[in-house]
Amino acid sequence: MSTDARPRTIALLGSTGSIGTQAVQIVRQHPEAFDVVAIAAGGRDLGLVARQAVELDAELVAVAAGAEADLRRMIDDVARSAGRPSYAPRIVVGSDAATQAAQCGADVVLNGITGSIGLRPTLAALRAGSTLALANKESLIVGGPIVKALAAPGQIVPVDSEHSAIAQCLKAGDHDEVRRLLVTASGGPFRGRPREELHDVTPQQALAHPNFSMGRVITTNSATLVNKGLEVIEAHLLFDIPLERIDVVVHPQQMIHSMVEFVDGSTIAQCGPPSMLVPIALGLGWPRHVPDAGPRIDWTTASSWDFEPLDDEAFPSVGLARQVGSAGATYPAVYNAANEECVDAFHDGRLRFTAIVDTVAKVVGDHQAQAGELTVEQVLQAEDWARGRAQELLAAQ
Ligand SMILES: NC(=O)C1=CN([C@@H]2O[C@H](COP(=O)(O)OP(=O)(O)OC[C@H]3O[C@@H](n4cnc5c(N)ncnc54)[C@H](OP(=O)(O)O)[C@@H]3O)[C@@H](O)[C@H]2O)C=CC1
Ligand SMILES: CC(=O)[C@@H](O)[C@H](O)COP(=O)(O)O
Ligand SMILES: [Mn+2]
Repeated sequence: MSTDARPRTIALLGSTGSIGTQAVQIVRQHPEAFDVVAIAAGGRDLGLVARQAVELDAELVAVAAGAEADLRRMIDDVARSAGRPSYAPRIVVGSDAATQAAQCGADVVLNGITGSIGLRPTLAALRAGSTLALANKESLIVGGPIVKALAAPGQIVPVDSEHSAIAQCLKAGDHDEVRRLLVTASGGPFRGRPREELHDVTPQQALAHPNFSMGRVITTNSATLVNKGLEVIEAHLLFDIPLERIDVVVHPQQMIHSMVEFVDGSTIAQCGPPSMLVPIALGLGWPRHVPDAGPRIDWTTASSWDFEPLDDEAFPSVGLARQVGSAGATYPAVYNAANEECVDAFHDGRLRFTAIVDTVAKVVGDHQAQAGELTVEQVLQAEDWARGRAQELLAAQ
């Protein structure tokens, strides 16, 4: 499919996760178009890392945690079984391993790491001049102006399904012709339930996303609608549209992945059955569509699609995200870091579902951002502070 003379080289960050493993599927399907040269993971499943390294013939294998000797032994075992005993990639272990993979000079760095820990790899990929296929929305949101200042026009290609959709819809007109962006939301597993019914929902219920199989953090964020709050800020940063011209529309079937309304009243939507394969493939192959990347809509079967307004009372997370997005500075980083702490606490049984966003709101309310230009150090300091403040509130409840 590629018009490039040779396959694009890819660094795959978060290779063992939901985004990462689906990216491997795309690469497996299109070896003529994509060549994975580096993979990075947290290190929770070294066996999978070893299997991916051998299958993809990666030159660099990076993990945040784990023993290098164990990973080397596993890679050796898999390589021997695969009839390639001489395969010996460079292995990097440690907290900056993903950053090293990000700066390897690949044509495309797909950042599929979860959480704001993805910030340094995002910055490294941009500094290295790679195209950044961005699933890790947190790094853009917390880094905000720092990430934007580093990125050349078109260097960041969104992989988040809504933003991939908007990027495609925006091809229909110029920036000054856009009236508003419409970010669609599934509404999560608790759509339609009033706030008083949400206090005691369980982690298992929160993880039952209606349409997508994703990692724990984003799935929980879909249930609280924090994901949609993050996505509104993400859209604002990616497309330079003011927050007040970005609306959220609940669309339970998630067949429309987002829309752009133009000044003449025309709305362009991007549709497809809910699947991340298409946005991931488009992120790797941008601006070219990858043949047969994902499922297609069957227009011969009767079906209907629904749309509803967002219930801001049951789900105050989007309104809060608009506030932090408009305050800028370290406020989005504080919102995200406090949320990451609260999601863990919810899954550990230390926090009720509705207290996730209530606690995030308290932490945001207590935050005092420093004046002046935002720096990475300020972001990291604010995140530390937010995590600590969230833990104090959790301990005091
Ligand atoms: N899944 C989806 O459909 C979508 C995801 N996204 C976004 O994509 C990102 C990834 O989500 P998802 O794939 O669901 O998450 P997962 O939890 O499934 O995967 C996260 C991946 O990141 C790796 N990782 C964690 N910490 C580090 C680290 N320090 N260095 C390197 N790798 C690390 C994990 O490895 P390990 O398991 O070893 O820790 C794992 O491979 C998130 O930002 C999410 O919001 C956006 C749209 C859709
Ligand atoms: C697939 C994807 O991009 C996720 O961010 C997804 O959008 C989650 O859906 P909701 O947050 O709308 O439930
Ligand atoms: Mn999304």
